Amino acid sequence: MTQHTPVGVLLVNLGTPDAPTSKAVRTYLAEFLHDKRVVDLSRWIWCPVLHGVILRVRPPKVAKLYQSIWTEQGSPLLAIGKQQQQSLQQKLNEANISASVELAMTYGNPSIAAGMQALSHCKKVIVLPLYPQFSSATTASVFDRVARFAKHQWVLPEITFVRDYYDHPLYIKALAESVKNNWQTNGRGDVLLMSFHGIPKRYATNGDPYPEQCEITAKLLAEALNLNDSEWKMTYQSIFGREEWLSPFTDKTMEQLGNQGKSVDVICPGFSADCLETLEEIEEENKTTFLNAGGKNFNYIPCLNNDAAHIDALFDVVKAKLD
Ligand SMILES: C=CC1=C(C)c2cc3[nH]c(cc4nc(cc5[nH]c(cc1n2)c(C)c5CCC(=O)O)C(CCC(=O)O)=C4C)c(C)c3C=C
Ligand SMILES: [Fe+2]
Ligand SMILES: [Fe+2]
Repeated sequence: MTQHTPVGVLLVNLGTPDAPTSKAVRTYLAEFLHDKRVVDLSRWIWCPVLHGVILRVRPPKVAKLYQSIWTEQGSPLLAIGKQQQQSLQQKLNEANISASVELAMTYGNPSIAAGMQALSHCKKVIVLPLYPQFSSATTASVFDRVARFAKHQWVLPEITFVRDYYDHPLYIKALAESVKNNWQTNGRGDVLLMSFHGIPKRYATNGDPYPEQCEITAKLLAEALNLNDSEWKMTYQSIFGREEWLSPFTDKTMEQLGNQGKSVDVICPGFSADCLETLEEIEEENKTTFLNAGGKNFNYIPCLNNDAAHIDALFDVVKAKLD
């Protein structure tokens, strides 16, 4: 039953296919890769490449990768998102804050329009993109979709956006606790590798603050763990297309560390939930690269997901927007 609370919270993550099939992946990629925030090339150049090559070749390949991480609850990104929604709702209830939390995805389902509609009884809506570091390719796309929804409404709530939380003390604390807990259970490697999703270098040159924010997150986490410079590295993963992306690359660094016979702990601080890019690309592909190169021990530290410390951080981010 809909609760008529004065405040709504819309948690938003990237999106994921409805099923691990070629057809569903094609539908998802078509929506995602048509967004100019994600690929900003002229449509005259991009659409022939997208329709003629990418949407024919990529879906069957990527569907197989999704099959390797799919769960009984569906795509990990969506299943974890639902847990985060429930936990944040519970935390707000416990704090006697009358607010309704909805989960939405920028691409695919549940859509931002459906989430905003479900919160249409609210006087105020706090939109919280689940990206700690701002990027035009991710956070700004959420803003675009909310604005697109608003364009068709007679009545609007007060809408507040969270731009980023890359240096929020509770976010850094949650990451540090997660690493320490993992070390206690699995032992500690020689190097902590912090891998962030990449973007084309040109986006950063044009003013996207994403790399600076990633660097600050990484430094704050290293400081919280008392690591010296030789004990940690930050890299960028998930390169797509032919132009130059942010570096150093995760896979190349993994190969170098493997060549040196090191053991490595890997964390992906920019992902608030485990997904294809962490569970398949890091925990499967990069692990293989590292071990094949001669690496000793590979330990993947899961994303903050539904950790209590993560929900505490999200709660604090929301609370700051309530006053
Ligand atoms: C085409 C360019 C891409 C940019 C720029 C980009 C930026 C970016 N993405 C995330 C987070 C996620 N990306 C995910 C999947 C994914 N990303 C791209 C491309 C770009 N991302 C593609 C084509 C895909 C789909 C898979 C594939 O075909 O390889 C996901 C995982 C979704 C899931 O279902 O699990 C996330 C999360 C960030 C944070 C970011 C820039 C900061
Ligand atoms: Fe097109
Ligand atoms: Fe991506």
